[in-house]
Amino acid sequence: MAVAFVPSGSAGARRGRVRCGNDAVCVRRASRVTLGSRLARRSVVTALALRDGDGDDGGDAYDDIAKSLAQEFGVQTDADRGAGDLAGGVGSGYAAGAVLAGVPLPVVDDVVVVGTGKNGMQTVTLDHAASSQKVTLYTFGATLTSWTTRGGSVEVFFLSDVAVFDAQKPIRGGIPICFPQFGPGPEMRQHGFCRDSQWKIKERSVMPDGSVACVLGLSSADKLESFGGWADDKAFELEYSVILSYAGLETSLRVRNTGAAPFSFTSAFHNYFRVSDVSQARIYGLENTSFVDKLNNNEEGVRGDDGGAGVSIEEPTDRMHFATPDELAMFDFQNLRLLKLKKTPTLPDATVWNPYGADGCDPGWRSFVCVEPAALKPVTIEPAAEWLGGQLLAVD
Ligand SMILES: O=P(O)(O)OC[C@H]1O[C@@H](O)[C@H](O)[C@@H](O)[C@@H]1O
Repeated sequence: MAVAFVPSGSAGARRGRVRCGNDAVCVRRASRVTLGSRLARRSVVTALALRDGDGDDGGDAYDDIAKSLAQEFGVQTDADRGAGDLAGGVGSGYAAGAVLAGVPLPVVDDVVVVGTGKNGMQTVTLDHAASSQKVTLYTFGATLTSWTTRGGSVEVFFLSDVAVFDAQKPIRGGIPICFPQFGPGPEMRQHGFCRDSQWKIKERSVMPDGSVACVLGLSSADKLESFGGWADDKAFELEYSVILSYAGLETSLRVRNTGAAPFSFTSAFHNYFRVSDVSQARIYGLENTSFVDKLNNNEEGVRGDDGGAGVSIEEPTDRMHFATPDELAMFDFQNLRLLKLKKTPTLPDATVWNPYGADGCDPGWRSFVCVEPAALKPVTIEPAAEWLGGQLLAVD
């Protein structure tokens, strides 16, 4: 099965379905034509981003995730597509070429490698040699700590110099996962338990076009102390999949309710994007969205039309934007680097955070901007139902 993203303006993209809880159907508006959305749209939206896992070492979990993501995006799938029909994406042309040329696929043990990182903690590295990209993922917290492109010369993520690697505290940097709660709350510590729980490796795969993938799992059956009381009356299975391909980096979280009662959650991919300096970053796609300003008594506001100027950060910033477009972008004016982000409609919101030198904040605050695709309003999953949220990142 091949799965392709479709342009945001198409009928398919406006038809994201939320197969859980109360929100039966989520209708997305077409992106507005601003500098930001034009930049974001330029090459991400038609990228062939998901491949199935057939013919590799397993692939079942990945196949399911690919099918679910296809439904969430409202995209085409076709189990019988030949390599020559893979057209339609940035990477697909190369992929098709490679398949037609009979280039042998790498062996999964050589390219999705289980190893050790800081303080002997378990890591998985994904190596997409054909496009000179690499990813490092810690199984503690399922925290992706590094994504390099261009043979290691570009690092996309910020990892704090004072990050703690003790298998107890969340790792500061990369992509921590916020679940089952974004932010502080009554039931759970800040950002929930995913980022400080030990996950298991469920699957490592090489796709038919050479894309590399890893799926980590976490379940209530693991009975971890880190779940606190939250899991006492709930049963769940989580799958976190990370895929590296010509299209870029894709991460997705699947949440399945395996219990007898519904439960609710909020969630986010807490992306710490590395920037040359926070003053050089502009974020696009947030025009005309409503927001809550967490640093201003949770005051509500609307981000007006900025004529394509984008959001710049000039003070401590912590805003939750609601019902944002599925495509966002960030441009770094110093190194002329464009980061494009496409998210599933199941992650309708986005947070922008930078502490900007506030007391006690990370000493590296100048070097990151967090742009976090999120479901900030509670999502409810009925028994036996599931939810899937994903993002695709690409850099120019
Ligand atoms: O320090 P933590 O728990 O990793 O959280 C960092 C920040 O994460 C952001 O997502 C929140 O919007 C901020 O409010 C929070 O301060």
